[in-house]
Amino acid sequence: MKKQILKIVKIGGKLIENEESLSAFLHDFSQLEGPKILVHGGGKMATELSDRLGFKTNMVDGRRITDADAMDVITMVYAGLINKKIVAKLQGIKSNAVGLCGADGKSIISKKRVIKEIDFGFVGDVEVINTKFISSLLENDIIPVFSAISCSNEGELFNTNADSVAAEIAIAFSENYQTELFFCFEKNGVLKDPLDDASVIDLLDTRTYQNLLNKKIISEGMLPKLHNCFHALEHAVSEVYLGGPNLLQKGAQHTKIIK
Ligand SMILES: Nc1ncnc2c1ncn2[C@@H]1O[C@H](COP(=O)(O)OP(=O)(O)O)[C@@H](O)[C@H]1O
Ligand SMILES: CC(=O)N[C@@H](CCC(=O)OP(=O)(O)O)C(=O)O
Repeated sequence: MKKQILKIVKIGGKLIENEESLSAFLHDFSQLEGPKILVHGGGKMATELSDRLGFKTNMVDGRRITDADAMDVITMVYAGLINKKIVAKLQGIKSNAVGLCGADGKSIISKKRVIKEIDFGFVGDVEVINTKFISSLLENDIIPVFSAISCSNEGELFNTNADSVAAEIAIAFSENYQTELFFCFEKNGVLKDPLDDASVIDLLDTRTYQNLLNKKIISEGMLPKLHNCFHALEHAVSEVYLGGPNLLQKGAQHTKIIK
């Protein structure tokens, strides 16, 4: 039997800040047919608030070193301000949504990220997605809206890269759905030349990806993003796209990730 399509859409932090572009994006998102899940970042806003509070931000390979102060800031910014704003805007355009972090309904369980030479602090890698709980929302036509915060089995909140959250949700649902994963960010796709916004690569396969990595053409937040794209394809996600704020519109320029 053919599986139903489930769309998982991730919106990056730089697109969230502008009210107009956020509203336009949410309008496109609400028009998508069938079950859908939204995951949002917010890294830029968290960094700005940290600056205002006098806390230094330290990113390593696109991931935030998250000490106790940073964890407080990101909980307020991701699970609070941004998440509630998005859910309210969706309600305003008659799309029923519920805002979640991984602790809610035990929806995203993670374990502290352990990398020998780097202590990331309160950063978690996803271990379990509670598809049963999330499905109960989808079955009731409620759109789950996830922030980039997960929860350990011991009840600790962890910061988890939003691209990883989206990819892990897509992977977990691939058993029961045909999953399509969309990453919306500042650029119209992966650039062959990071300084030339017109150099979007239409189709990106593993070989070209390795080539770009070797030449250091992929950097910062693009590192976890593309790692997650290929990780998702390797784990039964059907289709993966990267593009700009208009990605969900028909005919929008994008990069399609292929094996
Ligand atoms: N080859 C590349 N193609 C596109 N963007 C790149 C590339 N290399 C680095 N980048 C940078 O990575 C950014 C995307 O990562 P990030 O800011 O973490 O995304 P998000 O908006 O999803 O949080 C782009 O806006 C761009 O500045
Ligand atoms: C561990 C880690 O790095 N978490 C990310 C989560 C937010 C995020 O991914 O936001 P964008 O999608 O807007 O970059 C962070 O705190 O920046």
